Amino acid sequence: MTTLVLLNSSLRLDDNPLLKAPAGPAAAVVVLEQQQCFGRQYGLYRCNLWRLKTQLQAVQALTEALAQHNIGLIIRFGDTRSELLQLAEQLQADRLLASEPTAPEEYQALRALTPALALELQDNNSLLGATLRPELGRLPDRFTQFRKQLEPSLLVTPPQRTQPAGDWLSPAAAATYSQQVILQQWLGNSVPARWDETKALARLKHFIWQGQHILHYKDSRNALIGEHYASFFSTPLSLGTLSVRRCWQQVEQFEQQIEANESTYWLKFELLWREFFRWQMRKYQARWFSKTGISGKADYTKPNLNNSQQHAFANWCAGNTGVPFIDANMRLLNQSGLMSNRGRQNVASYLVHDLALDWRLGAAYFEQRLLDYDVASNWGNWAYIAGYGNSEARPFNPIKQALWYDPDAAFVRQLLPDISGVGKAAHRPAAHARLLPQWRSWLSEL
Ligand SMILES: Cc1cc2nc3c(=O)[nH]c(=O)nc-3n(C[C@H](O)[C@H](O)[C@H](O)COP(=O)(O)OP(=O)(O)OC[C@H]3O[C@@H](n4cnc5c(N)ncnc54)[C@H](O)[C@@H]3O)c2cc1C
Repeated sequence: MTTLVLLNSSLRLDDNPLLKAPAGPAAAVVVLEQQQCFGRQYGLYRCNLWRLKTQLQAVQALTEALAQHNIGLIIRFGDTRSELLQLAEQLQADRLLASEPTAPEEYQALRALTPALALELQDNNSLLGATLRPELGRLPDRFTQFRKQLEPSLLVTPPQRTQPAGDWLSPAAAATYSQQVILQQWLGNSVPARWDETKALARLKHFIWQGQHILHYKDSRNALIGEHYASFFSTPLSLGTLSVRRCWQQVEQFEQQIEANESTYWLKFELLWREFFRWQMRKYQARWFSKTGISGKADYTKPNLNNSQQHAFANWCAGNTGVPFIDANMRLLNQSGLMSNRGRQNVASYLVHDLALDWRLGAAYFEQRLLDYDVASNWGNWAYIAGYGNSEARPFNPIKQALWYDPDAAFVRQLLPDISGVGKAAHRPAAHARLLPQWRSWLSEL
């Protein structure tokens, strides 16, 4: 009998144990889940064409890379469970091997395949896979506790150079089961790939070794725009074109061979934040989508906005709140699919605390727009700032933050060319802009 090997969120050859020879014949598959591509939540699309294309480019690159090893990749689009069951019947498969997800909907889809298929999950996208796997019941709910427990003895499993081997369905045979046409229809020929495996590994090499930007990471990571102030590993990590164990290993090798400083440590510190949210998502599952997050009584009622709130939400999404620092960050997100961590914290706080809107709407809008959308990092960070996750509420003063992180207003002026204010005055909010009363005294600084 055949093994189906599902490569969703592991769209790479490097450090991909799913590609090690499974016992007996095997077929490599990617399923583009219809709900995640075209579904809606709270009236918002869950994805946009840009992220979809980025994902398809990564799938296309993987198809080509696997073909070099005479391995075919079957591409399907639809409901994951139905697609895999149909394929299992066509190929007489009795086993499914897949990367372990974090999202409850993905676990559900995979578990629903049993008993038709024997399911084996491998955690290929976490630092704490295999023997380091934490016990969810005892997982600390505070990051500092989580990190302090881990750090003294953290030996991340080294990444492996995958040498695909085994009895795989060939590219020609895979094509007969594949909806490959999706790639041509949705991608066309014109779009250059941005985050496929080759680009991801090149970025890793450049950020750490060639440019040695890692040496200033702690000082530059709070910048708002630029190419090297932070790693930009998030998109390939979320697509699975980059292995987090490879990132960790490269940082440690750099520390051993070139230099270890606060910045090199801080990159690992941030990767531990990612890790924390992954395990938190697995621990509390659907609770992350409750209005009350992981605190209090679960409340899955949908956000319900009156007219004025709808207006405020639409303005926030479009970058029209009247607070330049917030608007510039939102316009950057809408234009590029990305936003700095500093920007994300501020716009999230503004939606939750200044506009007093349901945090889940902000998380849903980020889900739609972000190129690096990751279910655990996104919903975990949003709940964190709203005070329904792993922290008390964290309101940010957008005026103070603007003055600190964009002192000469170069960032807001770049994104909002109509701004006329000079120097700090460029940060002055419009008369109609909403601000929490406690921030208003800061207006005199502008
Ligand atoms: C409201 C909000 C929503 C967010 N949504 C996402 C999301 O959907 N996907 C996503 O990958 N990150 C998300 N983040 C976390 C963080 O903003 C991004 O990971 C980071 O900005 C990506 O840029 P980078 O790769 O250059 O990060 P770097 O600063 O270079 O950090 C290196 C890596 O560490 C991890 N990391 C850094 N900060 C965080 C963090 N706060 N939480 C979790 N992991 C972190 C990421 O994997 C990142 O690639 C969100 C943060 C906030 C405040």
